[in-house]
This record gives sequence, C-alpha cells and structure tokens, in this order.
Amino acid sequence: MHEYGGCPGIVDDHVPVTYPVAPAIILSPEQQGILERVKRGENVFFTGSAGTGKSVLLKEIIRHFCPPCFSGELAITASTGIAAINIGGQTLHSWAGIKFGQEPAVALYNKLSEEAALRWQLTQTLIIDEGRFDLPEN
Ligand SMILES: Nc1ncnc2c1ncn2[C@@H]1O[C@H](COP(=O)(O)OP(=O)(O)OP(=O)(O)O)[C@@H](O)[C@H]1O
Repeated sequence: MHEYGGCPGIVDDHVPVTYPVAPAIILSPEQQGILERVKRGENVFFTGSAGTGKSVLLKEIIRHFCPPCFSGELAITASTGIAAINIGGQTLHSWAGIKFGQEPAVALYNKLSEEAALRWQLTQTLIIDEGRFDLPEN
C-alpha cells in the first residue's frame, strides 16, 4: 500500500497516480514589461478589464519577491478580505494597524501598536490588490 508524497489521504494499492502539473506561465509582453518595472523598484499601478491577466501578473510579482516572503520586507495586501485570501495576504487596514482608518492620519499614527509600527518600518515593498476600493471617493 502506498501513500503518495504530498497528498496524505490519497492511498492506492496498485496503480501509480500522476497529478497534472500546471504549465509554466509565459507572461505577455505587456505583463513582462510591468514585471520589469517592478524589478527596477518603480512604483507601479496596473489596472485593466476583467480577464486581462492582472491576477496572473500579480502572482508572478509576488513570486519574484519570494523568498524572503516572511522577512517582513514584503507586505501582500488587498482592499477586501476575499481579495487578500486569494493572494495569500491580509487586508491593507489590518497590515497598517489602523482598524477602520476613519480618523485623521495623526490620530491613527498615535494609536499604532508597536507591531504595526514595526511593520511600517520594515516593509520595503507594499502590494495592494484591488486597490481601487481604497481610493478616496472625492
Ligand atoms: N500570460 C498568460 N499566459 C497564459 N494564461 C494567462 C496569462 N495571463 C492570464 N492568463 C489567463 O487568463 C485568464 C484571466 O487572467 P486573470 O485571472 O489573471 O485576469 P484578471 O485581470 O485578474 O481578471 P479579473 O479582473 O476578472 O480578476 C486566466 O485563466 C489566466 O490563467
């Protein structure tokens, strides 16, 4: 009886099981161009219609920085909880430690926890997915 590596619970007596391997993504020239700008350290805002490849590009950008994903230098955030889960991050408000963020900046700053203040200091690269939801309304 074999238990196949990496997939506990999938057990078979005789037949070897193969799992489909996702093909490597080849970025389009436009996606590649944005990735290159990120690699050069530029501040980049990219947007586009549904299905134009933003999520695929974002995952490639995250892959570029990982490791060291957990050193605190890279913050992966999104405006909504669901969007954050999709990219393995946290909400921007949670990362920033500002709760609902409805007070003036100075008041929010004065209330920052030590951990949140450290995050602000350590982070070199901040990714914000679905960032349009954080734009001011006026
Ligand atoms: N460079 C690429 N090579 C192959 N497939 C790609 C590439 N870029 C995107 N795709 C595919 O195109 C589809 C749409 O991509 P993606 O989900 O990244 O778009 P999106 O702009 O994030 O869409 P939405 O705004 O709806 O979330 C997906 O099936 C994705 O796998």
